[in-house]
Amino acid sequence: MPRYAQLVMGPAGSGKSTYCSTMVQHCEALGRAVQVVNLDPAAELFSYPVMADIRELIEVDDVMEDESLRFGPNGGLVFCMEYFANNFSWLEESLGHVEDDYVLFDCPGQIELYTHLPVMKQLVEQLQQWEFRVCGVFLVDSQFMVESFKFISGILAALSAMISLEIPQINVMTKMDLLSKKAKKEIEKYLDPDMYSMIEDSTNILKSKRFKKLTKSICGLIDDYGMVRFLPLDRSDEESINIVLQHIDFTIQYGEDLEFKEPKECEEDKSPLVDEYFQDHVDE
Ligand SMILES: Nc1nc2c(ncn2[C@@H]2O[C@H](COP(=O)(O)OP(=O)(O)OP(=O)(O)O)[C@@H](O)[C@H]2O)c(=O)[nH]1
Ligand SMILES: [Mg+2]
Repeated sequence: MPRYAQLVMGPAGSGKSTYCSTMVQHCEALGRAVQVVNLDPAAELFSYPVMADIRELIEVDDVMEDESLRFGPNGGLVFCMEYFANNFSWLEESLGHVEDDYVLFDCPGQIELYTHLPVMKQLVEQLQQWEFRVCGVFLVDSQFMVESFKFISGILAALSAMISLEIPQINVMTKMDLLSKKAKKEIEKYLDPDMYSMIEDSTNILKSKRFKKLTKSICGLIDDYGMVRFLPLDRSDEESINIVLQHIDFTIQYGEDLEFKEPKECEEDKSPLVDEYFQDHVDE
């Protein structure tokens, strides 16, 4: 049986941990079992039950306090992630093997992990060896996406994660509940962006010719890939959570090989009902 994984990535504060707890609650309501693994060695609190926590293996504070290493918070995190990459056996033991595993990995927010450091790619390869079908879920904060320049930088971050990890990726714009009605309308054009009209909007205000040319080439590159779209996520709206989940399930083909299971409520009172049914027919 294949196993399923979501690698929840994105810049610091984009809402990764909140996304994981929202998904857990949503899946619980649907009667689906979903587990979460915390992969952020600097995490302090999260509001979901964890199946495994990287801090059991290594913690950023310990690395920073180590006299011989003397790392700051970012160097400390990179050190922790490299240590993790050399100790995947810890993850293998923690994951165990449950039938129809579906695991969310809550990743750290340092963007360099997704753009040029090898650890996330190594993690993906390892998960694939353990028969996981992995979908990248890249989150960006909608608050920072309402202007075209910020949007272009967000889209480039999502694109570089997509290219370096080589897995299907769903990009999600989070915190839509915080936007005003006007801003929501405004952001619609960024969900499925037409980069060429964005070039016109954004380059008009630029004075430097070279900068204009560079912006045009970047927009052209994004458009050539044609793979960067965003799904809006409003955590207060079940329908929007469901749409995101359906897109992810579709990319990893979740549900195709699932065995039929009796719904929980029915299991308890199944036997009396079935017994009664047969009893009635025997009596006839
Ligand atoms: N209103 C609203 N707030 C959100 C949402 N998602 C996250 N937040 C808030 O944004 C802040 C950061 O959220 P986190 O889930 O911790 O973000 P993160 O990406 O895990 O952050 P790091 O792990 O530090 O990189 C918290 O104060 C959350 O309450 C959302 O959908 N709506
Ligand atoms: Mg977090």
